[in-house]
Amino acid sequence: MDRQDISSFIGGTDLAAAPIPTVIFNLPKEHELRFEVEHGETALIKLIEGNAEYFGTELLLNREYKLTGCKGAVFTWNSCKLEVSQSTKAYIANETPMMQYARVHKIMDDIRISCLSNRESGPKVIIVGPTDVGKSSISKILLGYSTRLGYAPTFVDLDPGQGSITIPGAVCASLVDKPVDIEDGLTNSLPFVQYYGHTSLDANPTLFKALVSSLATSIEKRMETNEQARVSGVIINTCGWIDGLGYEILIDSIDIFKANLIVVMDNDKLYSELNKKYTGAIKVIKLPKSGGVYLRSPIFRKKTRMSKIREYFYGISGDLCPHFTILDFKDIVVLKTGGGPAAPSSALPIGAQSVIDPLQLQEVTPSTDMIHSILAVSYTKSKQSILKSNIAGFLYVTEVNLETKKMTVLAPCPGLIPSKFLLMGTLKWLE
Ligand SMILES: Nc1ncnc2c1ncn2[C@@H]1O[C@H](COP(=O)(O)OP(=O)(O)OP(=O)(O)O)[C@@H](O)[C@H]1O
Repeated sequence: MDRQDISSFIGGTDLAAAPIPTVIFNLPKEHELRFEVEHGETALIKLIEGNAEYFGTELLLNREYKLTGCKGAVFTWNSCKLEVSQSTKAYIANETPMMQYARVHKIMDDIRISCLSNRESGPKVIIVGPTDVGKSSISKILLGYSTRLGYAPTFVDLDPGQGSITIPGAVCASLVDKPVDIEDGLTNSLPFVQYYGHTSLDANPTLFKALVSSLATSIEKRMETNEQARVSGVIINTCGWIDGLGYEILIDSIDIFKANLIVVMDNDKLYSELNKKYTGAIKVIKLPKSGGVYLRSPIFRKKTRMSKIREYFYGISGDLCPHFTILDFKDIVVLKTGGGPAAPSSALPIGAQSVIDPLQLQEVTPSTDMIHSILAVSYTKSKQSILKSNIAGFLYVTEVNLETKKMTVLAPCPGLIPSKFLLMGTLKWLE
């Protein structure tokens, strides 16, 4: 690894008109430029020669990309020249696991070719491993390579702590037919969203599992009726909790989705356990973590979560215009899952503990405790099917007036909400 000297500096005395000073990086074949951009700062990156990709998405020649609050790498298979804003912390790395990652793509492609001649499903890849090993990054790379070949895989995000498809707290799936946008991420896709309402799996593991099952059923149905979806397959990203209950949830997810390719990132113990457990048609592969993967502090993660919610309402570059809407308590039904009343002990066998049903829906009376909460608006027309229904969008509660019995919410668009059923969890947006 070496940090390249500044090879070009553009400046001037007229500060208002001064172009942003840049640095040129020459990347030899199979090298990458790794960089980090703090929240509130912007990096400018332009490909001025050769070919390069950002987590599987090709950079257009001479197009300036603006990136904020992120850490990442631009990789080249051949060689390239990049122009980068001078203030960006960046260095060139010559050792990357990209060749091994590309082999996973090749295995996926072989599965696709073989399933063209039978009725089996295409690759169902699940990426597992501890936190900060590059699971999301390889998911994007595989999506990029698949779409560049004309496939449209379904991407499933089972990490409610991050929110790569929509806001954190959700579990979702989206059909991806073009590489992930370098600046905007996956925001342009039309996802199937279920609201878990929490950022941690241990808040209500039974609910999480129920939502994963519902998601898998919808995807399975789609794959049965849509040839392109069947052959293209599924790429599932998981969260980094791999011990105890986290491991159990992981196994459930692998089984529920009937994964046929398990990619274990950077963990020998998990690889050994899964390799022992899954044999036959299910392939288990171990991959190294890239030396570029950043360890994100809990503060950075929290900031990323909060900025994902801000992006949902205001857009990545602040170009969206959300609306304040007043909702009458009588026109809405706010529900939370897992707060159902405990079964009376007289109804339980002797010695059994009275427990709260984790899937029980409980109506929540609006109160000032709801301020700052993120509520999901369900498409459902009946309370019974709420846990299987798609989410239309999210509302942010800014005010609850107990005298007028009205609450003020921030909504992404004006007008009536599509259903009176709103789901609430523990997710709050604190700017
Ligand atoms: N080669 C690389 N160079 C620079 N940054 C990278 C590289 N690969 C990944 N990163 C960055 O490192 C961070 C962690 O990577 P990623 O999100 O893929 O890990 P993860 O395993 O999915 O994490 P978690 O499960 O904790 O959410 C991200 O900000 C990502 O953009």
